[in-house]
Amino acid sequence: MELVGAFPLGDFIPKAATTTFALLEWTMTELMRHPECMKKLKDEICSVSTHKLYVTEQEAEKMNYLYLVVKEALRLHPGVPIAPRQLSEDVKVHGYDIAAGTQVLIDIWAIQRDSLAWGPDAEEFRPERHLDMVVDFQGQNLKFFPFGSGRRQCPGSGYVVALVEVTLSSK
Ligand code: HEM
Repeated sequence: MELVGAFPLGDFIPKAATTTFALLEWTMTELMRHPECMKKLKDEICSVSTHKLYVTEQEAEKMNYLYLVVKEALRLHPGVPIAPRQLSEDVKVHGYDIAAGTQVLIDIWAIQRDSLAWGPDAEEFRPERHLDMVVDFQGQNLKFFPFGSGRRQCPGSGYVVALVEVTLSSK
């Protein structure tokens, strides 16, 4: 099924700053709920960073566990939970005919918590699950695409991940 063209985004896509703060808050929430992850992350920050109060972007890039933590927070709490699209041609999906021009909503939130894709612990915050998965933020794998996929995917993803990583790991 080829999906092209988005709706006018205004009504659907929350503001960039809101989604970024939401990601920061959800990541901190999950770390408080999971002290073992918090400890692992603190150990990594102390072992990599040479500064006392802040972490540089170059240092954050070396923190592998930090990356897994942010990825897992984006899996469970995608700031933009649905991606709107309009069908460019008639398609049949699971026996249903859908006409060209139909507007559809792709439920990123539900897909990223689907136990068929993520296993029985899909609802659990477990950053280590991403160790076995070579899936980045580019929307190539449709079980993990917090920044959307294709031509209309989020142009702010690199900035957001760097910003959240540096903010989270600094005092
Ligand atoms: C955690 C933070 C963010 C999340 C989860 C997020 C997610 C998304 C998603 C899912 C889309 C729709 C993609 C699609 O339809 O395939 C989108 C679109 C967009 N995002 Fe973000 N975003 C975030 C932050 C930002 C930031 C910080 C900026 C700008 C600096 C930004 C700029 C945009 C723009 C301009 C679009 C529309 C792209 C287009 O329609 O061609 N986003 N974002």
